[in-house]
Amino acid sequence: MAKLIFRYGSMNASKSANLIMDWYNHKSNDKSVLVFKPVTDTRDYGYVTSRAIETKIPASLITPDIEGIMFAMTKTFMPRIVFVDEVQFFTTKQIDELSSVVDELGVTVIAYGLMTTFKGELFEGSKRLVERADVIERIRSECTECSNEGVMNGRFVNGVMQTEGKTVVMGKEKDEDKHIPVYKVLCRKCYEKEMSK
Ligand SMILES: Nc1ncnc2c1ncn2[C@@H]1O[C@H](COP(=O)(O)OP(=O)(O)O)[C@@H](O)[C@H]1O
Ligand SMILES: Cc1cn([C@H]2C[C@H](O)[C@@H](COP(=O)(O)O)O2)c(=O)[nH]c1=O
Repeated sequence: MAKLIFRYGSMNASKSANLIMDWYNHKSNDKSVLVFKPVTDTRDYGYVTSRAIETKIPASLITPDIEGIMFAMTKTFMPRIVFVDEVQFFTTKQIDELSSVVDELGVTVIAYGLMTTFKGELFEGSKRLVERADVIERIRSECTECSNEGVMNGRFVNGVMQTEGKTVVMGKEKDEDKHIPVYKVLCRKCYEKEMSK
């Protein structure tokens, strides 16, 4: 039976690496796949890129203004699996479209993404997935400051953790350009410690 699967984790949890490994596995078994990504991710545009395994694979970029495009493409190509990366940036409507891919076309969708924003609140796409997914799996990661589970994504500008700002701001891992925020994976305790500074 086809399923809607949500695999979530913090930043740097190797979500894209997992997607790419799954993709290779299906490809090498001669199974057709489609890969979708929201256009919102301006870091890597039309590729799913993993920094962990230094590999990238092409993906179809999806804009919110063309409704039904993922459903139409899946109906045309009828792949065995549909992969989605950065699924947190999809709208509620787009997640419902992915549900229709599963329920009406019988194609399994495996979607990777973040659960929460830098404020610790659910992203729109992730919220809908929590409400609708058949399977929700966590990809684990460690806090960058201690050995606790990394569950928060802190956004830092000039070393200061941000508590206000736009939901979507592309990030980077190192602090060489002062205008681009750095994201840090933190446990709840270290996140609260930064909040109280
Ligand atoms: N040059 C690099 N820049 C950033 N991360 C790197 C680099 N080399 C290896 N990594 C590791 O890659 C991992 C991120 O892998 P990736 O598949 O891109 O994760 P995600 O999709 O969850 O952000 C991190 O654990 C990070 O430590
Ligand atoms: C927490 C948070 C993240 N983002 C951005 C930052 C990155 O560009 C992507 C996530 O990439 P990854 O593959 O998980 O490393 O999302 C954002 O825009 N807003 C946020 O609150």
